[in-house]
Amino acid sequence: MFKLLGALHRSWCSWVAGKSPGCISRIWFGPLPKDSKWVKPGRVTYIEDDVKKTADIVKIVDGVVVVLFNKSREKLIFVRQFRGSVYHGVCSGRNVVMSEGEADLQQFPPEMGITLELCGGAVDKHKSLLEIAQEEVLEECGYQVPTESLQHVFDYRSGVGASSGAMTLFYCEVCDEQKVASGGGVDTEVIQVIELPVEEARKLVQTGAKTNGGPSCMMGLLWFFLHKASN
Ligand SMILES: Nc1ncnc2c1ncn2[C@@H]1O[C@H](COP(=O)(O)OP(=O)(O)O[C@H]2O[C@H](CO)[C@@H](O)[C@H](O)[C@H]2O)[C@@H](O)[C@H]1O
Repeated sequence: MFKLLGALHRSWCSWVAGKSPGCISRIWFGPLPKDSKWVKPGRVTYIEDDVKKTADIVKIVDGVVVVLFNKSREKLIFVRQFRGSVYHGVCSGRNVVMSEGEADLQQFPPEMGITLELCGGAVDKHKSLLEIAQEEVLEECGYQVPTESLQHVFDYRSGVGASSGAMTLFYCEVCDEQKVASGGGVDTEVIQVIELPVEEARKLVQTGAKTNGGPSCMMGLLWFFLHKASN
């Protein structure tokens, strides 16, 4: 299977263009520096029924996620990108020890860490959630939308076992006229924009297709099919 994935990786690297996921030539693992801007590990201790208990936790950055629907072409919009956390999780399996050193890209091709996700991003600036969602729609997917077109769907928490980021899900309908850029992210971000017909996207939740994209993507899609395309 890994040989097949390796071949897929090579062919995938040869057909991507522009800001499609880039060719990853090396991956290695190491411990978390204390000054990480993105995650902060810690321990919560509490007494429950007179028993002292602990929870080892990771504080992560809160996020926004947008179910983006292009009404002009009846397509749902997704982003594809390499996620180090997913890559590490997939190739380390159930091993709870943090892997260290060089990853074997033949055995574990980089596309094992590629996700299909809804547009979204970190709440890492002093802006409203609506403004952050609006920015992500433009930066990642290339659509210029007014904040009024972002419908707040619900708030939830991502992962409750060890991390618990506050997430906010929005729904936004766009049309072709609002596509002002190709998207693909900013700075060194390498994000591929994928537009799927509704019925193709429905298969992702019907069959539980593995998108690596995490529960936010599945939950956003389930909401869409329940409230916007229920037949
Ligand atoms: N863990 C990480 N390590 C190093 N650099 C990182 C990083 N997370 C983000 N970045 C950097 O920040 C840039 C912008 O990220 P985004 O705003 O798109 O958030 P992202 O969805 O990646 O993850 C963020 O937003 C999601 C919600 O979508 C949160 O759940 C998640 O904790 C948060 O990191 C990335 O290109 C990367 O350079």
